Amino acid sequence: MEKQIVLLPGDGIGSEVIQSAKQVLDAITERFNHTFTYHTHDIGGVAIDQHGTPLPQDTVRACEQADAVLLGAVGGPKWDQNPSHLRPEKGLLGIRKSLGLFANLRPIKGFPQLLHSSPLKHEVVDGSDLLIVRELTGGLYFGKPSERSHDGNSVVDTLAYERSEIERIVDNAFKSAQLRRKHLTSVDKANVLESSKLWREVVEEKKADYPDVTVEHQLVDAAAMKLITAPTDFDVIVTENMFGDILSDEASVLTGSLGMLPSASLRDDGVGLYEPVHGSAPDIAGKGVANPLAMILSTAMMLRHSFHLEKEANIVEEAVQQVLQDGYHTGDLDVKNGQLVGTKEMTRRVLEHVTSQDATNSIMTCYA
Ligand SMILES: NC(=O)c1ccc[n+]([C@@H]2O[C@H](COP(=O)([O-])OP(=O)(O)OC[C@H]3O[C@@H](n4cnc5c(N)ncnc54)[C@H](O)[C@@H]3O)[C@@H](O)[C@H]2O)c1
Ligand SMILES: CC(C)[C@H](C(=O)O)[C@@H](O)C(=O)O
Ligand SMILES: [Mg+2]
Repeated sequence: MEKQIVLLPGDGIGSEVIQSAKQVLDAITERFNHTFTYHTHDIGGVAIDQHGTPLPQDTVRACEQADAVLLGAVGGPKWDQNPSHLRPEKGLLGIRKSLGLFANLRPIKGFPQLLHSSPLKHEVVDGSDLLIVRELTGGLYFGKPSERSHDGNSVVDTLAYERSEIERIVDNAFKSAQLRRKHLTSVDKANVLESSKLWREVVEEKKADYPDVTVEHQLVDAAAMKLITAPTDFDVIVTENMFGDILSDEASVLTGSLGMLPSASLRDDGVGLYEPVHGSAPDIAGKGVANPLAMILSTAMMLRHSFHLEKEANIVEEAVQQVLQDGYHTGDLDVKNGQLVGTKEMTRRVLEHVTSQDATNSIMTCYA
């Protein structure tokens, strides 16, 4: 199989973990005789420094022409005081929007080997396996107006949704639920927000099209509490952009670390951008200690969702599981009697399994 892949390392640990992803892909191409061609482009803070903009046209064009995009992370203190249009995060939002990647899948699976890494009780975390389907191109992040008054004392952000935008993400979540345990929790703030009332209305209307899926509505404040007190009650969560952002970082606690959470940002034709849920982690950037597993698991999602290489995706996920089984962990994970390793050594351990083992089951099932 021949594929064109754009790599967007970005900032901080982004450039460290994307190296791990590339090495894993190299091992896969060698083993299965695929030809993946890489095109590296700037985004975020490095793009501001190099080109004066967080999202150069050249980067957008390359992503539009690619079969898939892998992104590390953007942002960092160096650019925190920049005006809004010159913030690294604008580059990330811009590429999601310009590629039309409205469906962000964030699978959260507690690996059994990491049960002790979570600050939550084992019996609460054990068996957690949920998928957050986050709407990614609407809501507060993109609503207009979003500005500050001339005197600096008034601000406005707008939470706007079209019915069609809600319909397509809700359809996507119902379909994911059909391929999993067939339970959908729609999270909103319908006791206060107009946007949430329409959201709930759409979910209620769509229910009839998916009679095999049970549906529940939860208010976001209660959902935030239940996510860490009864995580195994959840199968698929569908929610708007900002609620999904917050809940997914919270859910990472179930897995032991934010460094374990992969994601896929998709549109309906399978084009996708794959990135870890975590950010550029300025506190550990450049030290060689970042956990590369979220990025590696995102690469597995790319193999599955954009290239339909199910076996290869399973092998990568199984390799991650195996490495954890062997007791290797980076500093963000607390593993009893384990062996602490850095980014490169962790990646090397994953590669050993990618080149040698076979696997048949998906560990991070989202949908087929
Ligand atoms: N997708 C993205 O590019 C993305 C996502 C979130 C935040 N950000 C940006 O990243 C910058 C830093 O944000 P933040 O500190 O709030 O969030 P962060 O996710 O970068 O870090 C939060 C904490 O988790 C740790 N952490 C995150 N990923 C890790 C990994 N792979 N291995 C080990 N530890 C890891 C960090 O060290 C830090 O203590 C900000 O500029 C923010 O806007 C970018
Ligand atoms: C960096 C930021 C714009 C981004 C978001 O809020 O979407 C990040 O937190 C994420 O979760 O991907
Ligand atoms: Mg986030």
